[in-house]
Amino acid sequence: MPESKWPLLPVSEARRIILEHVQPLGTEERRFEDAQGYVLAEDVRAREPMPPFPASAKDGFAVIADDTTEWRRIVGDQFAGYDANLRVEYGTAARITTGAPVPQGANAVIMVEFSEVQGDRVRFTRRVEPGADIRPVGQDIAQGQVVLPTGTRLGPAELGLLATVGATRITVWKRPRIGVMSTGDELVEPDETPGPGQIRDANRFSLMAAVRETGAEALDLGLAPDTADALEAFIREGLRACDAIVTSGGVSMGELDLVKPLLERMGTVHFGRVSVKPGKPVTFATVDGKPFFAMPGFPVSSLVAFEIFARPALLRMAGWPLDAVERPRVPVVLDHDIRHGAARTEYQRAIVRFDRTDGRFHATTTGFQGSGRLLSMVGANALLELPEGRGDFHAGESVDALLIAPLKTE
Ligand SMILES: Nc1nc2c(c(=O)[nH]1)N[C@H]1C(S)=C(S)[C@@H](COP(=O)(O)OP(=O)(O)OC[C@H]3O[C@@H](n4cnc5c(N)ncnc54)[C@H](O)[C@@H]3O)O[C@H]1N2
Ligand code: MOO
Repeated sequence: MPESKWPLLPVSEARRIILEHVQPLGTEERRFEDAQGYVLAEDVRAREPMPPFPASAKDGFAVIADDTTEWRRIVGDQFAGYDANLRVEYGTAARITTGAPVPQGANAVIMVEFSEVQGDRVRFTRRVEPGADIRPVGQDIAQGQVVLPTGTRLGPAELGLLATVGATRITVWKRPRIGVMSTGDELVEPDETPGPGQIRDANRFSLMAAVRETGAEALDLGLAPDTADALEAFIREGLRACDAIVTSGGVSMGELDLVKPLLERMGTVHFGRVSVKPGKPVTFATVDGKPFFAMPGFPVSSLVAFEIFARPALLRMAGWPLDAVERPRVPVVLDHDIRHGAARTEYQRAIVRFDRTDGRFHATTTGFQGSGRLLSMVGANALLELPEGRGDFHAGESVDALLIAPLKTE
């Protein structure tokens, strides 16, 4: 009986090998507005404190806290955005708005709700402590503070902080460009009507979307036919334009499963099989120094294998710190029995929700877990990790779940 020549590696070993062979691509300077989703490659410091001056936190009056004068004279208006050069003394107050610099002499702000104005006089229905409703210099950001350390992924709050500290040009890790290709003569484009024995290509589109979800750029390398020469030409073309390649199909034992032998000729195959379900024939190579992820053809196998093996690598290439590339892992209680073969580590697609009554996460699978049934991925927010070495699981048992999308709430 023909046997695959490729040893079956444990999942952890395969992932370790991949992460050993990928590194961040290099850095570039970008305008901060164009850096959303990028990872900082430098510490960003605040040159000035925030707030840069003692600022009012409320609309009202700047006062001296222990002033006991009943009717105080209003010395002027200090609105936000300029310095009115006012001075507050005993017996006086200055009108002030939120965000305005607190005038000299004042040490507290009283909200307008607690004031009564008559002409140029004001009295207050409430006393305040010194410092009330004044944001001291540096309350939010100290001068010289590292506000964003290297390795930070830039999202909404981070872009706002870069703007705040005036870091308009920053050094970030380059975003990887990932080529995605489907292989298989049975495949046609989504707008075509499949002929006898043909099906529409799904994987190129799901894998490009999965690539984009990591923040990387996805390049469509098309549908490669099942001949070694044509496939090689497609791959060479892809390698010229991309930092890494993701393919699907053609990695198992069929006569036309050409990808592994071709990769052996073109570069180094680091592994050709993993003890994982779905995704057993997943293959990882380097060609011209570039990572090459060859996913199995079944649509679920390709997406799950991408999630487990390619995604951490793509994040690493984009500059994510090694300890940040994994999905959150939480223990979940199974709401029903699950059949599981002991031979491979299995990743079952599931919906995980938090149950307020027992304070635990609960998991329900998305139904039939066939490698071709993409519907088992639809709506799933978790992959249940069923370890190799033991069989079926029972309702009420706890297993680890990798969270791949937001949790359901109930
Ligand atoms: N004799 C053996 N046969 C198979 C083994 C094995 O160990 N021995 N492994 C099985 C496992 S596990 C998997 S997973 C598949 C993976 O095979 P390939 O990577 O070679 O994939 P293909 O044969 O090309 O396709 C499998 C299946 O998926 C469909 N497909 C392929 N590409 C696409 C696409 N882009 N969009 C939608 N559907 C696609 C294809 O038509 C096949 O039905 O091998 C088992 N076989
Ligand atoms: O590993 Mo294959 O992905 O079982 O279907």
